[in-house]
Amino acid sequence: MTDTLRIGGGHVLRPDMSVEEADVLVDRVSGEILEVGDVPGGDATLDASGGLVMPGLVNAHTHTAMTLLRGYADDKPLETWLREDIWPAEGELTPEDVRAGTDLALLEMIESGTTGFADMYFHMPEVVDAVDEAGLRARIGHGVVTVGKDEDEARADNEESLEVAREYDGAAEGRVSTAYTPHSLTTVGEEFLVEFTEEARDEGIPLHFHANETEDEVDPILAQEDQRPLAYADDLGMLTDEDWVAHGVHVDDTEIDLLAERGTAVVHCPASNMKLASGAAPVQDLLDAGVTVGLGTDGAASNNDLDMFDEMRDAAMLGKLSTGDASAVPAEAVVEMATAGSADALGFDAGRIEEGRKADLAVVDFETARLTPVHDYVSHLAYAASGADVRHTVCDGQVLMRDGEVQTLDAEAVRERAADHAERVTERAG
Ligand SMILES: N[C@@H](CCSC[C@H]1O[C@@H](n2cnc3c(=O)[nH]cnc32)[C@H](O)[C@@H]1O)C(=O)O
Ligand SMILES: [Zn+2]
Repeated sequence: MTDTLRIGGGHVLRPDMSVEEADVLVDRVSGEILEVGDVPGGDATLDASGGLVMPGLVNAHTHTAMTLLRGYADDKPLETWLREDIWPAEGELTPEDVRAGTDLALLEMIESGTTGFADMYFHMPEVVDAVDEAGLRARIGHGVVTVGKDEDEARADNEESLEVAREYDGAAEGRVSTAYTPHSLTTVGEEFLVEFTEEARDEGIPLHFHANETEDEVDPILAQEDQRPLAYADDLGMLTDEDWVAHGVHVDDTEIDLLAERGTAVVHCPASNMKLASGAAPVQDLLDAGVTVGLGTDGAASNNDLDMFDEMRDAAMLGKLSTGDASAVPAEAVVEMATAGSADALGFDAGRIEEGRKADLAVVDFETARLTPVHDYVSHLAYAASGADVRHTVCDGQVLMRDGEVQTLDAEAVRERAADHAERVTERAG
């Protein structure tokens, strides 16, 4: 028996960034794209007329429940921001809070055409349940910090990260996959990085961590180890083609070559890097070297939204401003980063509209003032569109949003619950 969904009457963005008039036929049982072209029929339909069917956006580095702390503390650099505001508030987060914040994040993602993401946070069973119900695709990990913890606590945090990775890989009918997620090279002790990376490798669990985000993260490693952070990470066995690092702002040429050689992906987070004044990642150099580059918003508290259209524009703008070269990080590059690049970084068989790929899709409505006229669809995705222009969102062949109405979550209830939890968290954090 076939059970198909036809997304018809519009234009389609192909993997080579060309755009053609076509329909997309999806198998709702396998969740895969069956055909792209002039396709009649379909058991169900989504109207794409006046719109562009594009791969669903993939937010390859975020901390989902940080939506509760959106606007809670702004205008500070990373270290101060984490230590003075964020970590004390996160210390108050209960599993119920994380669930409420995650639901809010997933709602925002679905509304803005994001179909997949990587999360590094805690109380991960709640995140898995939320993803299961909302219908997105995610690679999740329990974030580990060992600085300021005694040996037993530090060990337990690492054990929990591996335990979560083992238990939830393949959850939500395969839409959830996992990673071991040490926070960074300076917030997790070397002995733990060595021991638990080795365990993760033995079990085929990839790594996701923050790297070279600020100078403050690079200098202590240079001083203590007399080597660059990524050379240090490589010595600890932390760079393989299954892994990805967030940020990669302060990487030198030797580190760029190392990333290319190892096949480790970098997830660029331009808004967070600008807001925390961390710096500008050498994105064009990374791309030129053949490094897989994905795109992420980072947590909502350092962005302050999860709109990947904003992120594409920020990536392009920052890429040009920081190099003084208007041709750097062009429109096609940021659209590719937010789709195929991010999907590749996370190991999702998505990010490209072609037969056999996962049907993770967004339909952008081009019949709006800000997207008129259409000289170039890809240009509009990078420079003019916003998450608010998304009409339908589909993940794994299921319709998560139809005509702007989210199908899998009660938008109003999610917003109210999140606002309520956020208020109570900030009261407790004082
Ligand atoms: N189990 C850890 C939590 C680690 S989750 C990942 C952490 O990354 C933090 N985070 C968010 N954005 C950034 C960033 O840009 N750089 C580094 N850390 C961040 C976030 O607030 C969260 O605490 C603990 O006990 O503290
Ligand atoms: Zn982060």
